[in-house]
Amino acid sequence: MTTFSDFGLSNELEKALSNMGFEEPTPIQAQAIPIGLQGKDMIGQAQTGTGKTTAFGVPLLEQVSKEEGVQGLVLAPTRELAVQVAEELNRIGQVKGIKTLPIYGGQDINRQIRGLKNRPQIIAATPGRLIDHIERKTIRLADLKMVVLDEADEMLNMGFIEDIERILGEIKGERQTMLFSATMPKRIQSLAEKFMQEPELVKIKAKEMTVTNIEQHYMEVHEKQKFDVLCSLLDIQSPELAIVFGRTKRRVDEVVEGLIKRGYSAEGIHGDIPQSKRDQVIRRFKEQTIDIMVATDVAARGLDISGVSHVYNFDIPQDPESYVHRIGRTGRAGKKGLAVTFVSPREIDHLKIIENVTKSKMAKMPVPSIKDVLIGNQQATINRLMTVIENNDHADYKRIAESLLDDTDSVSLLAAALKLLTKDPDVTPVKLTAVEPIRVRKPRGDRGGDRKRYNDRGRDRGRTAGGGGGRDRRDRSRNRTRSK
Ligand SMILES: Nc1ncnc2c1ncn2[C@@H]1O[C@H](COP(=O)(O)OP(=O)(O)OP(=O)(O)O)[C@@H](O)[C@H]1O
Ligand SMILES: [Mg+2]
Repeated sequence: MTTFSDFGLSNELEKALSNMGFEEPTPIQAQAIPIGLQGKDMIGQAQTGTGKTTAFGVPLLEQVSKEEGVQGLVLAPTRELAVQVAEELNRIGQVKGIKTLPIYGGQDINRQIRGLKNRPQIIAATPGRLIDHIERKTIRLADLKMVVLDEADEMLNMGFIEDIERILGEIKGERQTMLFSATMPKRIQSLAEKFMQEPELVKIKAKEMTVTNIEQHYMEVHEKQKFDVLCSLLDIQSPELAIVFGRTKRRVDEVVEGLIKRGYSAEGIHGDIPQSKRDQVIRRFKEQTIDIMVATDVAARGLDISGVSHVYNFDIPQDPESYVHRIGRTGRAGKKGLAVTFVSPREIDHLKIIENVTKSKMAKMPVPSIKDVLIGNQQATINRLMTVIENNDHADYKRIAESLLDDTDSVSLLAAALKLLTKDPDVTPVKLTAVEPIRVRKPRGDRGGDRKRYNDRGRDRGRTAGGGGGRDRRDRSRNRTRSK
């Protein structure tokens, strides 16, 4: 078995990893760290939640020196992910005195310029804002030695590729390039090789693209039933933390509004929500002040929030990769998770394609009945009751209970208390704007052959769609207009 000491790391990094509670490297770390430390280019692929950040983080942190300027760069597709990567690299790097600065759209650029004065050795950035800094000459990449594209397939996809080319073009000397993701479609992999020199392919083989400790289900529901079914599931399954994915920004807003109307604590995150609010939602979700986060695909990739026990695909994702990443927000670092995907009857073919590409099977789950919800709510009451007893929080009520028992039998009393404590299914009317089902477009003469053709990614980047929302490309144009 490989241990972290086998890598011959500096004492500081070894200590930092043990401080983080990492006892042994995960498979991707065991394979990728030695290759990364040799300075080689690499494409690292391993399932969601299996520690890819540390797999590229350790080679980065070990190879930078404290004295020089910016030497390492991690590019990520969303602002939240850039922040999260910076946090993890700072946690590991601090013992060695290596600083990582997050650079992302929606945050005051002057604050970032001040941060740069602290001479970080590594930058974790979204591409658009990084280009703003390059143009303002506040960041110089000429001496950069190492670049990581986290969520590499997404970064080399349509929306980002020009920015990536532009950024890599800034680096003058030799560079080590490392690409990481849980998914790597073939066409993207060939494209990626253009940016690398004889890359090593480090792929942790698994039968399925999805993680086995995530229980996967689908439920056939009509568009109009979706909201009530979601509420039923929330009542029955009582998730610790849940992420609900919707297809568009409007969808996210409407689901949040509906959930709040029915008494759930939910907030939304998508590309049109101001960054300060997005940060607040993530913070409140992590602290469990809210327990449901409704999101577009902007939250599908990379986010590592412990306690996410359930993922609900309120709308089936556009493509199989998105499915893998969305459900991968649960079942991380060996924990268990549960994912339920709503499929309207006309989307069944699309579901089958997702299953085929990801090589995973979703078990059909029946639509819950009112009775199931009632039983779920009763169980929740019983759990609450038992917790009170376990914690001995009921001592003050014992005398009054005894006196009540003088006149009423114990079963009736307890039954009445249970009834009072149990939530009735909330039927406050909630109406959502209908979303068109995703249909498999069968190219002429090529039944379902080329995934890209049915996979209408263009819509993802559209004005109303959520996928591209909050991506840095658009932030840049907004910033430019504002800065006039
Ligand atoms: N060696 C380790 N031992 C225990 N826990 C670890 C180890 N390495 C990483 N982790 C933890 O596992 C979790 C998932 O790690 P990380 O976010 O890097 O996954 P990932 O592979 O990048 O997933 P995704 O594909 O979703 O981005 C984190 O909470 C991290 O702290
Ligand atoms: Mg990751």
